[in-house]
Amino acid sequence: MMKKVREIVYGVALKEVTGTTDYEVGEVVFDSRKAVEGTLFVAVKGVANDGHDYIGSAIAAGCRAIICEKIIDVVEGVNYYVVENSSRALGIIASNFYDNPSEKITLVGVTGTNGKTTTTTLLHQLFSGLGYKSGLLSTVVNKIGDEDIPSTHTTPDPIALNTLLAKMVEEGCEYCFMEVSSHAIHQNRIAGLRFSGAVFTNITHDHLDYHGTFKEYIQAKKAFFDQLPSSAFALTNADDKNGSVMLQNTLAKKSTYGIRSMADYKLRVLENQFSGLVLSIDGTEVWTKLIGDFNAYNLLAVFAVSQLLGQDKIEVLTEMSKLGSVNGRFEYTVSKTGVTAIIDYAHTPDALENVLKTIANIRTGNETVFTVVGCGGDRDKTKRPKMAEIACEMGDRVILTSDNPRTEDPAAIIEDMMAGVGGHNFKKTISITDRKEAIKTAISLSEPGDIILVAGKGHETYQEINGVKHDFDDKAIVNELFIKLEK
Ligand SMILES: CC(=O)N[C@H]1[C@@H](OP(=O)(O)OP(=O)(O)OC[C@H]2O[C@@H](n3ccc(=O)[nH]c3=O)[C@H](O)[C@@H]2O)O[C@H](CO)[C@@H](O)[C@@H]1O[C@H](C)C(=O)N[C@@H](C)C(=O)N[C@H](CCC(=O)O)C(=O)O
Ligand SMILES: Nc1ncnc2c1ncn2[C@@H]1O[C@H](COP(=O)(O)OP(=O)(O)OP(=O)(O)O)[C@@H](O)[C@H]1O
Ligand SMILES: N[C@H](CCC[C@H](N)C(=O)O)C(=O)O
Ligand SMILES: [Mg+2]
Repeated sequence: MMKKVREIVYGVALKEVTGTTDYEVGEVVFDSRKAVEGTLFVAVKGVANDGHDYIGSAIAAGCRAIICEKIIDVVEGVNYYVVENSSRALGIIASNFYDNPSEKITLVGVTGTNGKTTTTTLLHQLFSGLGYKSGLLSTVVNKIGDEDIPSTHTTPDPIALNTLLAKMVEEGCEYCFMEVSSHAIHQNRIAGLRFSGAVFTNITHDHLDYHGTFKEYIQAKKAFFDQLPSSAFALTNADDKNGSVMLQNTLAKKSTYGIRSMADYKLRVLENQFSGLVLSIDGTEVWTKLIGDFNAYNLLAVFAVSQLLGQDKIEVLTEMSKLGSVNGRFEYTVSKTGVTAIIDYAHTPDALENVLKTIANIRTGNETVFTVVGCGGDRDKTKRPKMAEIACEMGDRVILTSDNPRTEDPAAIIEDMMAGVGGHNFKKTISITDRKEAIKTAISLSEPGDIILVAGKGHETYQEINGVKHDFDDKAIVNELFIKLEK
């Protein structure tokens, strides 16, 4: 499919053009290594590199059309289009190139520190249950109807994103529920998309390595709401301290949900047990398999979105009781000997605290709660001592271990975590860098009735060490060790 640059840059202000906008291209790329003749190369400033440094390589590979923020050298026969911000331009260009698929589907974006995967996955399940073919873009998996497509990011890059949206439209999806990460907002991966609605779950400590300060992190999330059109809805969590900030400058129709505060959508938690939650939503009692107060928030957000999208309340509440658990989110398994293991993706202080609070609410009191937890390498270091402190203060025994060390020394990460273990907690804490050994130790120390929380990796099926992803699956390891325990 060849298109004129003139068509693909529609909506992008061109500050300067050298050459012609009638030039035709068959693909848009933002990595010089994919640039060949007939492609349009967009030079983007990134975190580690600047695409402008690779314009020469793109041209050497045959590329004759360059979007950039400044022209460095003019090469004969090459078309240059200068824009103010090339990452923003890339978003708009990607949308145009794929014929603006987000305008042909009801697109709802969910942002927030925790709960994005859960909320979008539940929305996808709900709308499928209501009879709509829907798409999902999430950390765990992307989906077009029931078809799974592997996911590499929480929010894909603009080209991958629009390719997936276009496929959803082509295959008859009416809705798409997508996670919108703060990185994606900041890097303009969502520029050019038309959202029908946006949801804010919560904001707590994470990603300060990237955003610098908590204030900047809040601003990144808010920018998503600032970009919404007046036709969209903007739904926020009224119980979150920063929930109202999201709505300050949005043109969209404002709505709130909450359990403790005044809000448009409210619920009461009637029961919260291992068997699930019993909720009262809008005066109707709903039973669900999902566990924990934080899931009550996710479910309320799901209900509110369904109402803002005009779905029948009774049908929605009936379907909500059929919603299943989400891969790697508070998934539990019980050994034949009666030890419960919970696998959860809690990788922030707030998520860990919520999961341990949920366990505290549903435990009987006689059992020992073991927490096996680590922190990712090459990511926000300030959360390390906080997570260790929460694990110690809220559990009985703690095994500090590795998450995805990436390029860092696993022992050094644990050392950073140890800073949060006060003297009074030394006795309950052990450090074992090998994650499988750590899980094994928790299991061998446990007795019937005890609870083991394995936190941080949830659905992940790998462990990333020095750029290599080794097979590693918390769930599979727990099951394997549980079987050995029975023998
Ligand atoms: C830190 C970060 O977010 N990086 C993302 C970013 O890469 P970048 O722009 O920083 O890349 P860069 O290496 O600096 O290169 C700059 C530009 O030069 C180009 N280049 C580079 C080399 C070359 O030879 N030729 C060339 O043209 C690159 O293609 C790029 O366009 O843009 C890329 C394309 O969109 C992303 O794939 C990449 O994600 C990396 C792999 C990543 O790990 N990201 C994580 C942190 C992330 O995005 N996480 C969030 C979820 C966070 C959460 O849980 O909330 C997500 O949405 O997944
Ligand atoms: N609404 C919520 N509030 C607080 N914690 C939550 C909430 N929902 C889920 N959690 C906790 O956070 C963890 C991550 O949840 P989930 O994967 O849904 O979040 P996410 O926002 O998609 O995370 P990521 O940014 O890594 O994609 C869960 O395993 C659970 O421990
Ligand atoms: N999207 C999050 C996932 C963290 C998951 C945890 N297992 C880790 O590797 O730190 C991030 O990139 O920060
Ligand atoms: Mg997610």
